[in-house]
Amino acid sequence: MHPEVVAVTERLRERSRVSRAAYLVQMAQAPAGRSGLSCGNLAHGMAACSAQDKARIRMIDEVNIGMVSAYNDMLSAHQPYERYPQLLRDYLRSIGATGQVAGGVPAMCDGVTQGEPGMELSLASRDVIAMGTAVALSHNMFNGVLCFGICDKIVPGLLLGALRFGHLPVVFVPSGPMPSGLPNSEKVRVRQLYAEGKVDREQLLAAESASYHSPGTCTFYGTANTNQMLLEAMGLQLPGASFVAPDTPLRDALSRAAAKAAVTLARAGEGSLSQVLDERALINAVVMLLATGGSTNLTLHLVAIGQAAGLQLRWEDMADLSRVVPTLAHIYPSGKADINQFQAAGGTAWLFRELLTAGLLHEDVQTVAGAGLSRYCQEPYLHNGELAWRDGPQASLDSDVLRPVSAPFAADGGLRMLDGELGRGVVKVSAVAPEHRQVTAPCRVFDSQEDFVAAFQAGELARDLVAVVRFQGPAANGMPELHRLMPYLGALQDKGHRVALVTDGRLSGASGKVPAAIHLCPEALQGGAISRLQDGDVLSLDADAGTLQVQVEGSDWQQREQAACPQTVRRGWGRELFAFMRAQASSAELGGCVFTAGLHEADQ
Ligand SMILES: O=C(O)[C@H](O)[C@@H](O)[C@H](O)[C@H](O)COP(=O)(O)O
Ligand code: SF4
Repeated sequence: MHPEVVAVTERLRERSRVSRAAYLVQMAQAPAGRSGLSCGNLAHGMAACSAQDKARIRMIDEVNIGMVSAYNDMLSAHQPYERYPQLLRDYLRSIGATGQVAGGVPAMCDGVTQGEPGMELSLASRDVIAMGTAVALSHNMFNGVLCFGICDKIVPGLLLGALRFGHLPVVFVPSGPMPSGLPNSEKVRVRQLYAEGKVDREQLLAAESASYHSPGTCTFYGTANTNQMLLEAMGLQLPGASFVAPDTPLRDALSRAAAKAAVTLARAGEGSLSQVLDERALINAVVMLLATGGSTNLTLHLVAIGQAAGLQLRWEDMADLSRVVPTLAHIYPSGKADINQFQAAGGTAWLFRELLTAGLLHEDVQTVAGAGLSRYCQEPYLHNGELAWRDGPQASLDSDVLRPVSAPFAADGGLRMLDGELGRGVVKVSAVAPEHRQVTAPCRVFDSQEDFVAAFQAGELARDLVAVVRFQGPAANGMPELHRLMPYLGALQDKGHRVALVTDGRLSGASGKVPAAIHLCPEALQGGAISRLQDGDVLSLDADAGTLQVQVEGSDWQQREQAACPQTVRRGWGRELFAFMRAQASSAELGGCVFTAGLHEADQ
């Protein structure tokens, strides 16, 4: 094992000693399941079942699997889940078990709400999904869990909720990426032309619809596909299951195998979620995030997930690992290839082999596929119609997409952690061309995305520019993604201006190209130094070095007033229902979560 990976893991284990012990004690005291229910409870729980299923559910030692589903027609990635309950209920019956939908959880498509007020509910929806998962599993009818979820906040939310039932085995069941459509770089080119008024709405819609065109996950390497990669790294999804196309025989075989895995683990009393997701699994997720240039949103979600498991992960852990984990994959926005081309180039099987061989991943872990992460060096296929696994390719099949540890795209991971006058934040380096990573320019300060767009459209921004967009943190407006600003900033960059974004908000996993210092803590609404910036202040962002400096005289800077938040009341699109969550959310550095702080403080 690489000494730095060992050291960071040990530091995490030590930092988490009390909270992890408290978590494991709670999991050991978990409810007994169906045997603890009254006859009335049980009768209600199986009232709608067939006689055959009722007979089996009554047998307390038989396995009943609870399915938590994030199906809806809004997310192309989740639309295939519509038929999963029936498919897997029938399969579970065929192997002597039963399955019930324990509950549904909401799921937001960030692509539909991107740039809209609805995006202000996005981060909070993760915590709502966590609570919905707890509501589903609180029926206490189950010996194991299947989670149907892929996208941005849904996997983190399902995991946050399921971790409170960590005494059960939990297997995530993906649906797979849609076939490749219009290349992402072409889609972005048309968007920039539209932002500049050079193509009309009809042409833009044609490009967008050629990119997003059928059921399945969007094929850029955003938060959804990063979630998939990290679920495998944590051993919570079957090996190589992530990027197999939806609605295909192999996909269905993998979904059945996930159900079988949950039953096998439940029958053996092994592989509970609390055993699988330990500090090694969490560190494996961080390593995979870094090696693949994954979504910056996972710097929020992994911290929250860790806390729900009693593990106190910090940004400094990610920063320290980023210095030793090489970037092995270039998938859009960090490269031109999409997730289908990644899989064709060698995919997860090759990536796991490279990272395990280099000692960058913990191999000695529990997974839903059994002990040891080496299983994930294999890829699934159908042999005479039956699901089988074989070793992945011995070498990358496309060095523009996947490179070995011996010759990586970059010697370190794609993430930098900032710590300076404007607080602490995150910079994703891997998606920014080297020539654009240093920007020193006067800033222009905006308190909303709309103000930024208006200034661009008024022609006020055509210069070297650090765009500061503040009051975008969890407490201010729910920390929406500011991805809609990218076409405008990209157009300025393409014109030769040196541009950067500085914000206490966040970006999409699909955001790239423009250097951005994001997740700044403390946020403006809570007195963060970003609230003291004024138009014309010169800021210097060095994404490579991970530094963000304010070139303002010290005395002047200290005497600066904090700007007041222009709009503290967020109404419409249901935002008023989430006011209490904005008031309780932790800082971005602690995951921007409403319930993780103090989850495992020792009982008073
Ligand atoms: O974090 C993410 O990966 C994004 O939230 C992603 O899920 C979102 O849908 C993108 O905004 C879509 O990309 P476009 O908006 O560029 O289509
Ligand atoms: S990847 Fe993003 S845009 Fe695509 S379905 Fe998921 S949430 Fe929606």
